[in-house]
Amino acid sequence: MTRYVLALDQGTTSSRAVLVRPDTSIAAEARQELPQHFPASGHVEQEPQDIWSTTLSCAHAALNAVGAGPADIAAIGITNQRETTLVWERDTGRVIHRAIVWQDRRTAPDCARLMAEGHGAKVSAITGLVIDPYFSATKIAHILDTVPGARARAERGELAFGTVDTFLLWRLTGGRVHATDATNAARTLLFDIHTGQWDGEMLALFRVPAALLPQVKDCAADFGATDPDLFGAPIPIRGMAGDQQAAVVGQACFAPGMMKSTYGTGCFALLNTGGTPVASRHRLLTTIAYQLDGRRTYALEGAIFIAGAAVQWLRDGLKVIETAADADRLAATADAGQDVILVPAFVGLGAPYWRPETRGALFGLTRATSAAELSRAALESVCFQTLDLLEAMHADWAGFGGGGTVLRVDGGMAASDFTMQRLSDLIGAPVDRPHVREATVLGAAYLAGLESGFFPPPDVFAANWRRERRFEPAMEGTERRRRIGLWREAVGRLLGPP
Ligand SMILES: Nc1ncnc2c1ncn2[C@@H]1O[C@H](COP(=O)(O)OP(=O)(O)O)[C@@H](O)[C@H]1O
Ligand SMILES: O=P(O)(O)OC[C@H](O)CO
Repeated sequence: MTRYVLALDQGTTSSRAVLVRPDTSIAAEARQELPQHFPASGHVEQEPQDIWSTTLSCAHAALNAVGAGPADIAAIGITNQRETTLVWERDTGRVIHRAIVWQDRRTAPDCARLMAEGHGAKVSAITGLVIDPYFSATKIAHILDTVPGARARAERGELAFGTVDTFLLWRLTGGRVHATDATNAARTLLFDIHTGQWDGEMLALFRVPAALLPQVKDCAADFGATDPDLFGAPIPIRGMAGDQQAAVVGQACFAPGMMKSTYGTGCFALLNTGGTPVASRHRLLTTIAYQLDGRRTYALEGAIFIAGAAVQWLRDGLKVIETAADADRLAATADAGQDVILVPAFVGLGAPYWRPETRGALFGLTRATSAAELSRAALESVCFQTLDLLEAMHADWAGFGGGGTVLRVDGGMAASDFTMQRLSDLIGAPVDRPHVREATVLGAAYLAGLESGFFPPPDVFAANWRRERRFEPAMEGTERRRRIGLWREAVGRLLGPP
């Protein structure tokens, strides 16, 4: 009898493996940080071997923690940091360039040129995305253009491209399966989100040979089985989704109008819009929330590049706090008379601004400014950015907010009570934090265990979702408007005239 589903969550700052029981409780968990490399301004890379070895060792550690073997595992579900781009040799599996991470901005000039040539509207219509270095396509072209001989080899079919899900699947199956799922494919700028196919016109525009591409499957599907050498016997792989889409599933946002916001390194708010893709007029992304039985459910997405990363900057860069939790504690003691505002555009600004060249700024500093006001500014910046996204979503889709907006939150930074209260204050709506804050992991597990009946059907799963705490708006209206005005002014000063 299988006892667990094994969820593998390969995130930007850490890899995780979690064993989930049929009642969705967590039996064991292992986590390892992995380094990011910043070789030049705006460049962010990772070693492919770190991505693989941390994932594999976490999987072993989770199994060992409860003495489980392959026979105990019903299936594996993979979820991952999205867009991060790898290209490897099909015959040896050798990766030909370090992974170019989603935050990397090196292809900003290529994107600016494509925009200037007038391709923006067409690209959005087909892919639901904007032309920005964030997505995989220009990263792939960069690798093919800078690694000697790579483009010719790609055209000959000798190389394979994958986002992190595909790379892990390739390694887990011993190089037998080259596949991805619709949610990850939808983040490449190469995928038609309406037809669910790679798009020839986009491949030509971004100069990506079709021979590089993986097969695209549903999120709950047969992705093969692990190489027997890895765990002693094969384990079926049955689930796959990008981490933000997995969190939509884990938070049971199955009905149109429901939304979740995940606060990890970055922040990603996804609003379920049902079976119809909603085109944004406010520079949000249209993406696939999940694809089951060939049917796509769409979402409007707002992507913020710096959320928990601002706390990491306080800890590792400025060294004004020792642990992430210190920021929470200090922010609560900040001087109410100081209006310190951080615009954390460390790697440019994402939605709804999409300004890859912009860099961050702090406003309102005085001699009295201390770590407390900096902490409040860092935490509050995440709330202001979420507010920007929600306002764009309201403007884009009449189906949103009809029954009153409630935001379901998860991710590491959702642990911060200060941030969640301030978020509710600033968006003027309730913020619900679930018992299971590991929504990404839960979603990946759920997808993997769905077909085999290991988990209940979606309606039962949704009914089992439990709130740990609700944060209600408590800030006085005048103060709320004043603070939002300070944020808007700060962003305006940074961006200059439109
Ligand atoms: N108590 C806290 N207060 C504020 N931020 C926190 C807290 N705990 C964790 N974080 C932030 O959450 C992030 C980690 O969240 P996680 O979901 O693990 O991220 P990822 O999946 O991107 O690796 C880190 O950037 C960290 O700074
Ligand atoms: O690793 P996370 O959790 O910050 O998520 C990264 C996103 O998937 C990037 O689009």
